[in-house]
Amino acid sequence: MSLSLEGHTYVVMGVANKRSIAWGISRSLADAGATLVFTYAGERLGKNVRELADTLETDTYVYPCDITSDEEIQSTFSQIKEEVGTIDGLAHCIAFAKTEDLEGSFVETSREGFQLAHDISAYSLTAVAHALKQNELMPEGGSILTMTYLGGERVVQNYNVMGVAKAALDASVRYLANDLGESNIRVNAISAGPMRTLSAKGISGFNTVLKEMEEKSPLKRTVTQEEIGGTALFLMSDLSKGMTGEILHVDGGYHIIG
Ligand SMILES: CCCCCCc1ccc(Oc2ccc(Oc3cccc(O)n3)cc2)c(O)c1
Repeated sequence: MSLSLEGHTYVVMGVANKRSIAWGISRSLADAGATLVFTYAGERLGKNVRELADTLETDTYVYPCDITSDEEIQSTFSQIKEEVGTIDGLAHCIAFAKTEDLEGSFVETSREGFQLAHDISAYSLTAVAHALKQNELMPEGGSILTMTYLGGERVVQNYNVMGVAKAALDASVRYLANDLGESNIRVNAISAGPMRTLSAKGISGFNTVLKEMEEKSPLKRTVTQEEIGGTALFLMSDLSKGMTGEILHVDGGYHIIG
C-alpha cells in the first residue's frame, strides 16, 4: 500500500484557475508522480489550463471537452485512449447552475434551469463513466472521483437547484459504484467545505456560509485545496481500494453539526 502514483495516469476535468479545487487535486496527484490529462470547456479556459499544466514537474496532456455533448465526450476519450493509453482514474470537478437559480426561492426554479444544472452537474458524471467503459480506458479497473457539497444532503440557503443536482450526483455515485464494481472501477465523492473559488462567486450568501464554517465547524476553520488534494490522492491510490460508493466529507467536521 503506497502513496506513490509513479507510472499512473489520471484525467482531471474542471480546472478553471489556480484556485480551483480541481487544481488542488492536480497538484497532489502530480506531487505523487502521476501523469495528468486535463480536459476543459471553452478556449478561454484552455489557455489557463495549459499555462497551469506547464508549471507541473510531471507529464501532462490537455484536451477540450464540452461535457454537454455526447459526441464530444466520445471523441475526446477515444483520442485520449489513442494518444495517452489507458488511465488509472478520473477526477470529475464539473458543475454549473444559472446565477438566478442560486439565490432566492427554489420553488421558482425554471424547467430549463433545473435541466441545465442536472445535465452539467449530475448527468455528466454518468456520461463520462460510460465513455471510460466504452473506450476501455481502465481495463484493469480504476478510481472515479467527483466533488459534492452538503447542500445536496440538507438545505443550505441559496444553494437551491445545485443542492438538488448534488443529491442526484450523490445517488449517481452509488448506482455507478454498483454497476462498475465488477470491473474493479471504484466511484466515490469528496464533499468539500466552502472555499473561495471562481464558482463560489456565483452563489449569493457565500460569505455568510464561510464565516459560519469558521465559527461552527469542529476545526473552527475552512479547509484548503491541499486538504482536498490529500483526500483525492487517498481515493485515487491503493490505500482506498476497499472503498466505493462513498462520500467523504472534507469540511472540518461541519456536517456533523445540526
Ligand atoms: C450557499 C452555499 C454556500 C456554500 C457553497 C459551496 C460551493 C461552492 C462552489 C460550488 O460549485 C459550484 C459550481 C458551479 C456553480 O454554478 C455557477 C457558478 C458561477 C456562476 C454561475 O452562473 N453558476 C455553483 C457552484 C459548490 O457546488 C458548492
